[in-house]
Amino acid sequence: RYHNLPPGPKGWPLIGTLPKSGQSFDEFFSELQRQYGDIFMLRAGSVEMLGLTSYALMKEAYALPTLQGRSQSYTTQMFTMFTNAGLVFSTGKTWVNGRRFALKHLKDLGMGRSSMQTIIQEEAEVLIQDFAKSLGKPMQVAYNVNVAILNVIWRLVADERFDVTNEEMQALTRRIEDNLTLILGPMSLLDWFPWLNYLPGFVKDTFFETKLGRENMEALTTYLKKVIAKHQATLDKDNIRDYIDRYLVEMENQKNDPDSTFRADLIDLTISILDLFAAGSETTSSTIRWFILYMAVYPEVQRKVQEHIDQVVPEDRLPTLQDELPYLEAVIAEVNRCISLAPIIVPHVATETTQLAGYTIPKGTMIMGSIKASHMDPNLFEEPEVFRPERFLDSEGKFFSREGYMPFGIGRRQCLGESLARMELFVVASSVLKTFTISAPEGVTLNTKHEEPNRKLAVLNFAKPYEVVMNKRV
Ligand code: HEM
Repeated sequence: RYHNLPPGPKGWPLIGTLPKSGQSFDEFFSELQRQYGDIFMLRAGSVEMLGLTSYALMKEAYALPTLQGRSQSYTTQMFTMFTNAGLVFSTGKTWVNGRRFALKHLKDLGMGRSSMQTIIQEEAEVLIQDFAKSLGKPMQVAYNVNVAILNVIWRLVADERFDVTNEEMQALTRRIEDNLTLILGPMSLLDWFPWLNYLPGFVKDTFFETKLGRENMEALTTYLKKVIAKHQATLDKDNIRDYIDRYLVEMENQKNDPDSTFRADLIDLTISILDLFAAGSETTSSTIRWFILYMAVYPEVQRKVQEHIDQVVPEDRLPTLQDELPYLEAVIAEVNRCISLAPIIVPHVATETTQLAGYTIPKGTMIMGSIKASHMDPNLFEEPEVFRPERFLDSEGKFFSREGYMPFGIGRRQCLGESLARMELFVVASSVLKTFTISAPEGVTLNTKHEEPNRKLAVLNFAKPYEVVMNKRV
């Protein structure tokens, strides 16, 4: 129906063009980029998909108001319990209102502000004490990191924190990781071939792992509903404690508005706080795990960060955001670039037919921008395969963010928690390196590449499991 579509493979009848088995979307996209350039269109099953692999094109595309929808596909909507609610996977008015509310109230509660520092420092200290229990011994940097990071956002959202060894919380964060892995497995066939959704439930449960996904969602939402019920029972409008309280008050204020997206059945609140729980913990925790691995693999970089910390931070306290540590900032940015934690931006959808770079993008097209392609673009990052933090420093040694650096996405749906994540990464990374020297266990050579033969693909580039030794610095 359209004449001016971007170039791309014709694909097989019915099947279209799909990634090869075991191939991640960013690998698939770099293959297509080599054939068709930085903008291409393909059909995966019955889904029309636009691939973008250059920073300039992503900058243009993600600024357009008509490219901000989210998919109604099985895997996307599973995360909303098929309600289009919440922050990450919602579309239209629900997303606009939810995002505005979340940005305003998380900021009022301290996100991105210096008051947040105390909370992050407290959690960093607890984590350090936990690491110290395994001093000098090989240890896996495990789900204690997830709980410490979860605590930061959870104190804003629900005014509570957990012990880093809390097994219930560790298990819940693992369920999120599981679902982010499940959706690139057989379950993704339900997205590409929507007619499969009409199969009986037990068939889907068996062949497409929908049961596991549902059980994970049920466990997470059951926990969150209990938290919300506790808030409802103790709500005091003169003493508002957290994000949940603020949402309940807003819901009450809008109760007579038939267009309100603050739904009385509490599903929007449940999914919104699940989104903050998941997006606010899994991402930053994984990045910290990667950071620790990189420091073990690049001891000379680690030493240089520690020298800077020693010059700037007094011996008797942990680093704060006020301490100027540009080399550390450069190391964190370079880790973010090399890992591309979210290799592909969470898929957007064209809500209207849109013109982009001289091409027509039909309504309903899924928009898939590759953060990894930008981070690995040799025109933007010389020798992109090389881990070189100095590329983020100017001639005076000051940190600067380079064109093409986009770990948090770009445009209107850019990560809502970026300011919080950056604070967390700085405080936790600097506190860990001030306290410990990290190394590979004796006789082990660590590397930063994924080499497990049966590696499962996930939407986020999780760090592979590894062991390091932490020794107290004297
Ligand atoms: C290193 C840490 C993090 C990384 C790399 C990261 C990355 C991203 C990316 C790539 C997106 C998709 C943007 C898009 O769809 O256009 C996103 C969205 C989002 N992030 Fe993060 N994120 C991180 C931490 C956080 C934290 C700490 C929070 C908690 C407040 C958070 C909350 C969100 C939310 C709610 C969205 C959905 C925004 C929307 O759809 O409007 N993220 N993030």
